[in-house]
Amino acid sequence: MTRDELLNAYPDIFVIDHPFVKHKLTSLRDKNTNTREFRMLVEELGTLIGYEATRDLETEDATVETPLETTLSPMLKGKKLCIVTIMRAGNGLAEGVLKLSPSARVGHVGMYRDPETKQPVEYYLKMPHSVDERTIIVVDPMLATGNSAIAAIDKMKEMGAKDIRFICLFAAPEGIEAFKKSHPDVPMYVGAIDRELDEHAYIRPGVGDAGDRIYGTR
Ligand SMILES: O=P(O)(O)OC[C@H]1O[C@H](OP(=O)(O)OP(=O)(O)O)[C@H](O)[C@@H]1O
Ligand SMILES: O=c1cc[nH]c(=O)[nH]1
Ligand SMILES: [Mg+2]
Repeated sequence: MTRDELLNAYPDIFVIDHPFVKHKLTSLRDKNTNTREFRMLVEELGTLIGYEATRDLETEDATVETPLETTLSPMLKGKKLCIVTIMRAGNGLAEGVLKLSPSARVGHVGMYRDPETKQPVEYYLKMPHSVDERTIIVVDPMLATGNSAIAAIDKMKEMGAKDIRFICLFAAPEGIEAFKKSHPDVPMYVGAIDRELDEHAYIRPGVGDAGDRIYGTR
């Protein structure tokens, strides 16, 4: 499916086309952006996209005493947040989302993509308790084939999660289609939908290997 067909077919795919987001995504694409800048930009984008991805969280009025009077004013209510990072590259994004809600719990799913099969290999899993009672925000900068995100969300659902949303910075149309076939109930908050996957299943034009660029490996 093309980008427009995907957006028409799935109204819960949100492309965050704010000028700050666009500008920072372009800086990430630049091969001359160094490790320090890359890591900072990923974190900033985590905050900006996380802000949109939590727009529908419920609030309720609380009584508060200002220096002048007592008033009712809204505060977050309801389910607790859990941010789930797909390591490694998700960690930088998770830090940015955590800025919005520093007391959120954090889950870690360690996965790397086998270069031959393009299937994710899981090497770590640690989640907080009561996953079923939380709003789960799964984060990974890259959605290429979609296999890693699909597998991570499979895990969340096996553990009882019911309220899940997904944030990424760059997505390939192929990955979005696969993701939505597997998890039609999970809204997606995306920085940019890129053109295609190449023969190594890298996103084009993309940013290259996000994990390597965040951590300066390779
Ligand atoms: O949609 P997919 O085809 O599954 O590809 C995307 C995955 O690949 C990257 O991780 P990578 O395997 O490079 O691990 P890393 O984060 O440790 O670099 C990226 O951060 C995603 O997790
Ligand atoms: O383009 C891609 C695809 C998978 N993982 C990345 O980091 N980049
Ligand atoms: Mg990588």
